[in-house]
Amino acid sequence: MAKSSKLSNVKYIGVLNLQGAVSEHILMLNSIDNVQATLVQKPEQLANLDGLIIPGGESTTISRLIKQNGLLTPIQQFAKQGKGILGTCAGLVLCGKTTTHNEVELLDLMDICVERNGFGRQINSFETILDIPTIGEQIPAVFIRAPYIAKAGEQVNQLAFIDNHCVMAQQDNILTCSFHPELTVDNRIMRYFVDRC
Ligand SMILES: NC(=O)CC[C@H](N)C(=O)O
Repeated sequence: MAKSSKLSNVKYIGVLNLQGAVSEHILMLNSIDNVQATLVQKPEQLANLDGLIIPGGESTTISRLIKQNGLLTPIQQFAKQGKGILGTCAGLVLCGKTTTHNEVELLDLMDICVERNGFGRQINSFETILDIPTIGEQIPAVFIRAPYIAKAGEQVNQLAFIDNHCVMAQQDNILTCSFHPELTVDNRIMRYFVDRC
C-alpha cells in the first residue's frame, strides 16, 4: 500500500501468513473499527504496517519459513522501529530469546526463555477463563499444545499466570500470549494490541 494512501485514523496490521491460525486473526481484526488487516509473506509487505501478528501453529515450521522467505532480519528491524508485534502460542515461542531445549531458531524480540508444549500435547489442550489485570476480567483463553514462559528478564512485564506459569507478557512494543485469543469471540486482547500499535 502506498504511503499516501494511508489514512491517519486507521491501524494497518499484518498477519504473518506462513503457517497456522492466520484467517482467524484476520477475522478478529476485521471485527475492530478502523483496522485494516493484511497478509504478510514477503519482507516488502511489512512497509507501512503499524503492527504484525505472528500466529500460532508449529513454531519449527514457521521458523523455517521465516528464514526461507527472508523475513528474519526484516521482522527484527520492524520490532526495533517500535512497531507492535503480537505473538500467540507458536508466535510467542518465536518472539522468545531461547527455548528450554534450544530446538527452534527464534526472533529474539522478547527477553524470555520458553518451555514449548509446557502444558502438554494436543490431548492436553484446554479452554479456561483468565483475569488479566492490565486488560480485563473473565477473558476466555484456548490453550493448544501451549508453551509457557519459563524465565523472563527484568524488562518483561508478566501479565497472566496459570499454576504459577506465565502465559502472557509484554516488553515495550512486543506482546505475547501462550493461548489463542483469536479462537474466541472476545476481542479485548486484540483491541489492547491494536491500541498500542
Ligand atoms: N497452538 C500452537 O501454536 C502450538 C505451538 C507448538 N507447541 C509449537 O511449539 O510450535
